Amino acid sequence: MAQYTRVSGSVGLITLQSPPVNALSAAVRQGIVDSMQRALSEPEVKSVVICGQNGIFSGGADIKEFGGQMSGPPLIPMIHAIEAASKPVVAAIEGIALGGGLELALGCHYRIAHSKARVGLPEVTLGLLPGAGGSQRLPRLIGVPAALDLITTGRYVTAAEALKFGLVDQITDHNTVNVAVKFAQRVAGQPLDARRISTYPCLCPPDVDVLFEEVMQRVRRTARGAIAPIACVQAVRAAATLPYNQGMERERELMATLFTSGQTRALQYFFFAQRAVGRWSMPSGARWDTSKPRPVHKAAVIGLGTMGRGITVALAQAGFSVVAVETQEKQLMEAKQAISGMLERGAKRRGVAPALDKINYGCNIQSVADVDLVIEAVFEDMALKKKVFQQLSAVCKAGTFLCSNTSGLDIDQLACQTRNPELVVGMHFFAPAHVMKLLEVVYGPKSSPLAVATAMQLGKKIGKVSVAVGNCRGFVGNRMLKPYLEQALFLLEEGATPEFVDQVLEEFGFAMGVFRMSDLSGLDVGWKVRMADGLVVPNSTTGQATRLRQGRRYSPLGDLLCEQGRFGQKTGRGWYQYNKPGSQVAKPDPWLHSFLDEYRARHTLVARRIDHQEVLERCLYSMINEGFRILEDGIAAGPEDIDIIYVFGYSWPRHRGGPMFYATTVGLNKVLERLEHYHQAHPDVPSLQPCDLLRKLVASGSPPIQKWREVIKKVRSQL
Ligand SMILES: CCCCCC/C=C/CC(=O)SCCNC(=O)CCNC(=O)[C@H](O)C(C)(C)COP(=O)(O)OP(=O)(O)OC[C@H]1O[C@@H](n2cnc3c(N)ncnc32)[C@H](O)[C@@H]1OP(=O)(O)O
Repeated sequence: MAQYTRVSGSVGLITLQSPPVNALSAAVRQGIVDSMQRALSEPEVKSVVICGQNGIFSGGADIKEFGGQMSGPPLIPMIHAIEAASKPVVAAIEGIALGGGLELALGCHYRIAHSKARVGLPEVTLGLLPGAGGSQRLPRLIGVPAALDLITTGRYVTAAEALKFGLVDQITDHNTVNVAVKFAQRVAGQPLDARRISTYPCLCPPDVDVLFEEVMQRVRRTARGAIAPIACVQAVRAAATLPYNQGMERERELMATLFTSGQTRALQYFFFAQRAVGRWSMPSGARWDTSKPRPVHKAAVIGLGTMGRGITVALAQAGFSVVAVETQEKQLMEAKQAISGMLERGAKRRGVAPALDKINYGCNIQSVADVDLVIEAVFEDMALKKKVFQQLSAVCKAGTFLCSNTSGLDIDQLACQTRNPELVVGMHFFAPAHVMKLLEVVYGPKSSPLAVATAMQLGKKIGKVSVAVGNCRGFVGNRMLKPYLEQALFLLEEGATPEFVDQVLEEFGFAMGVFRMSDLSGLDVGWKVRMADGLVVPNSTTGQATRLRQGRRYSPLGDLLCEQGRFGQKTGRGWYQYNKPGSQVAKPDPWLHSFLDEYRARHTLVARRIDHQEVLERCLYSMINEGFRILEDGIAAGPEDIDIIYVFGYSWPRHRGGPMFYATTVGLNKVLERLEHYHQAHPDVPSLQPCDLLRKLVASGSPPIQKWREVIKKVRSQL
């Protein structure tokens, strides 16, 4: 709702009241409409100030209302009425003015912002455009180039930047509402014609067509199939080329298309999923709201390879004191140089001082004796990690949390090496660790809620989206990757090329197809794991047995490439060829095509035509099926955890919501039916066998994703 009061005799003060972010719900909109009518009808009132309670102007339209039946006064006429008012209306912006909140402020005649406020039009991140006149008013106020930047990226700007753009009229360090009230008194009675943004001409640079063309090309390149960024450019173009009323009509049409596209539903789900993963729970019943973290002041990183360096940078940049340890002096010095460079470049980008003095380097593990938390980031080798954990347990002060940056090894085995296994958790970072947003916090059977809560909080403090997951081979992300990679290899055996499979996956929206991604990560990584698992049979080139391992279908293609020294980008050859080792430009490789032909001939495999649908269904549905198994096993508490991991860690297209949400858009019954079909065709591939939870969900009428947890609970209680 909104509260109306009269202040300083002649100013009507409208305070938006809808905690926690004063979203513009139906009740708030009704409150604004009623309050405006009152302010305009009271003769003593000469001007109006709109503000939000608790130091927050508004977080925009109430996202929870989307998708339901809209009630209450619509936003657009409400904002038009404010702009058309005969008395000056001043927006007093504290905290945030986002989306519809900023559009409301743009309908006001003046905007005063606190210096710490942030404003923006993030609608694009929800699959929308600023559809309450924002796409038409903003370019008229701050010009086409700046408006295109803000609207297509959805980025928030500081009050200082907003002032520079001319988006706000004044900023203050004092009480914003008091300053706005005084301002409103001063401008009372002044003519308002020049303050109504909708009447402004849209000033365009001379080369505006070129500008729109360039922006459209960039947006199409980076959108990966998302349609909202494109609609945003089209809406701003309408502002630049059409009179205001026609521009508004175009904005409405584009908004209607977006609303019915399905992408906005996926992105709204994703918005709430990001917040849901913070409310973690463990099968033991431990939860985020009953488990208090312990403060961490000083941390240590053991092993300063690529991952250790990134983790050290992330910690130092967030203000933690870090002890960085490497065994050999030479490697330590190399790491120090690299870390300093990363910190300096990062600081330059953000316009701050580099946090070089936050790090103490050393070769002696004793130097971690007094830290609160250690992150081990040595090679992915269980024997080595066990040794490090034994040492850490002996050296560290009582109560130190011991965390392993492993991408899939058994946390429990590491915990068993220590005196206090309850203080051990996994912290699975993604490379580059100072850039990638995702962190899997892995709890073993002995990990305490305190350790999980502390790791989750540390993740948040260093800017990560942290997801708590259970302990199993590959955790959530890499466990689901396995069937996906496996299907891609089988498709090559059956007649596809790496280029075709990658093209289909990239058209779906992945930043990189599975083969380009493997070339980037290094083919030798998986090879070593398969060798350790006893799956690799060296030089096994012929015979049906080479395509069956441990009773199931196996493709040795990746192993054969590694035997040729083709490790991907780093060796200049992998599934593709590269101009030189380290180059990132992948080119189809005729050698690889002949190699595949020879391989098929040797194994009497007849290449067949494989279409887009089969690539997508086999790669994605097998991965989704594994996601259902993960839910069934209680490794992830809910589908949101899986979806967040896949979008932030594995470049799953955000506008498709994540693999589990995507399954709902395909239809769970269709996913089940196609898995059954493929499993019948490939009975020696267990990952294609539909899992029980998927069957149960379909049997219970495919409930919406928000209701899955109830079904999961029932399935798990029957186990
Ligand atoms: C046909 C014409 C129709 C016209 C339609 C006009 C359309 C207008 C478009 C919009 O305005 S879309 C909304 C634009 N706004 C946003 O995208 C803002 C999203 N929110 C945020 O970025 C952040 O939440 C925040 C506001 C910066 C606050 O961040 P903070 O880290 O402090 O807290 P959170 O944990 O993120 O949020 C707290 C709590 O509030 C819920 N919430 C936040 N924003 C909204 C919102 N706009 N609507 C509903 N609920 C919102 C959030 O979900 C959290 O609650 P939860 O219970 O923990 O999930």
